[in-house]
Amino acid sequence: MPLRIDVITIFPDYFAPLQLSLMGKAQQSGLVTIAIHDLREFTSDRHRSVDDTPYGGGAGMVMTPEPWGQAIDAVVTDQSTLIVPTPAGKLFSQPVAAELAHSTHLIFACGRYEGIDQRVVEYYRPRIDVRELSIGDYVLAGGDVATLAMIEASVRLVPGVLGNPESLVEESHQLPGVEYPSYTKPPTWRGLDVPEVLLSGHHDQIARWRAEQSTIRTTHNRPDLLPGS
Ligand SMILES: Nc1cc(-c2ccc3ccn(Cc4ccccc4)c3c2)n[nH]1
Repeated sequence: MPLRIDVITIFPDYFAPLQLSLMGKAQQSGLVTIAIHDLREFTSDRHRSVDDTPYGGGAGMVMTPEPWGQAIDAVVTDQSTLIVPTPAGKLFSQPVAAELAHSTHLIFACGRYEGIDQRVVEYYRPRIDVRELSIGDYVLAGGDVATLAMIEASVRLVPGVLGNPESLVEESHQLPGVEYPSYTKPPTWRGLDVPEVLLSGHHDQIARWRAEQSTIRTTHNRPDLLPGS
């Protein structure tokens, strides 16, 4: 059963990159189908408007619920998961990507302005799985880039998409923490040598060195990922 993804956005062109590289191949392989929908196709006024002023005052505009209701109704099934990127959401992570990779149907609602009228989430929550997700503690101008990131992170985990599942196995056995540093040819580059141990062929020493490097890097860059932190 291929994974189907429907993206609803006012900037369909943001998703052209999904036709390239790994994501493009995943679609050609039939493992994943991705459809992009322009929210403005679901408006009914002459100006194809999608936003209005916020109740309660405040800066900016809010996206009106009706075009979203029309657009989501056009693609939703009882198997759908509705994903709404938002700075206020739960944090997207590798475990969440793995969950999404095993879904049947994902609908991404890419908001803009100050976000989408909350009643859209409220309306679908009793009907289907709805997930408000953030990709990190920084504010983007809309949900499109967040959606691209979540699609890429999830689709690469769909069985069969990655050429060498080996890299997924290594990734999944990753010690808590960050990756060790990687090197390739040439053995010396601008006077800098590849760490000797990596050229030694001693696989147990290499594994030990990589584990040490991972710990050093995690301690320096991401102490929050250290065990017991
Ligand atoms: N991790 C993450 C997600 C987002 C995100 C997602 C969807 C939207 C829709 C509109 N905006 C802009 C916005 C600016 C300020 C306050 C609220 C919304 C969005 C930002 N930013 N950062």
